[in-house]
Amino acid sequence: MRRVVATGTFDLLHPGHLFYLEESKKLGDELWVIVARDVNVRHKPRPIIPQEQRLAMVRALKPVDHARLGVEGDIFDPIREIDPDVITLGFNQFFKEDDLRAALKERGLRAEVARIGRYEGPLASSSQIVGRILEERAAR
Ligand SMILES: Cc1cc2nc3c(=O)[nH]c(=O)nc-3n(C[C@H](O)[C@H](O)[C@H](O)COP(=O)(O)O)c2cc1C
Ligand SMILES: Nc1ncnc2c1ncn2[C@@H]1O[C@H](COP(=O)(O)OP(=O)(O)OP(=O)(O)O)[C@@H](O)[C@H]1O
Repeated sequence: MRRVVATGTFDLLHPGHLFYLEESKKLGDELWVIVARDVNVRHKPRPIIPQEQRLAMVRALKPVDHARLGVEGDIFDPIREIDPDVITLGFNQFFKEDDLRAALKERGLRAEVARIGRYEGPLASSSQIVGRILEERAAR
């Protein structure tokens, strides 16, 4: 059984998220998703949707076998527990593949790292959706 781990914030779901999760699932038999905790989203504005609600929506998606919230502290703790064969990074995730590979190796974790490509489509970005809502509603 080849386990794949995908990660992300998933604030306001869109087809880009579905593409990322479907492509991740293709790399193994079982897809686990680690959803970022609200307090850990510091690289962009705090999520609009609370973490439990983001988790519930991700869990309901077809390619997802297991979904859980990440931890607040050491992000490698859930990886130790799940022990995946592959960790996928989305096209715009700030982690660099080589840095993540080195961090895994340092901790004796065996997962490979794969980067998933971009889904091109209108409004396939949470921040674009928020921007569009603000524009449309402000224009009324
Ligand atoms: C291997 C790995 C493990 C992660 N584990 C956690 C975690 O335990 N808790 C958490 O809040 N975020 C965790 N994250 C980070 C987020 O899920 C997400 O990748 C990060 O916030 C970037 O989010 P974005 O691509 O949605 O902007 C992890 C990321 C990676 C790559
Ligand atoms: N258009 C897309 N194509 C492929 N993967 C995507 C796309 N949009 C998001 N993803 C991936 O889905 C995962 C979760 O993404 P995230 O929650 O950061 O959404 P986002 O739409 O990229 O957010 P933001 O627009 O605020 O940066 C990440 O791995 C990200 O790379």
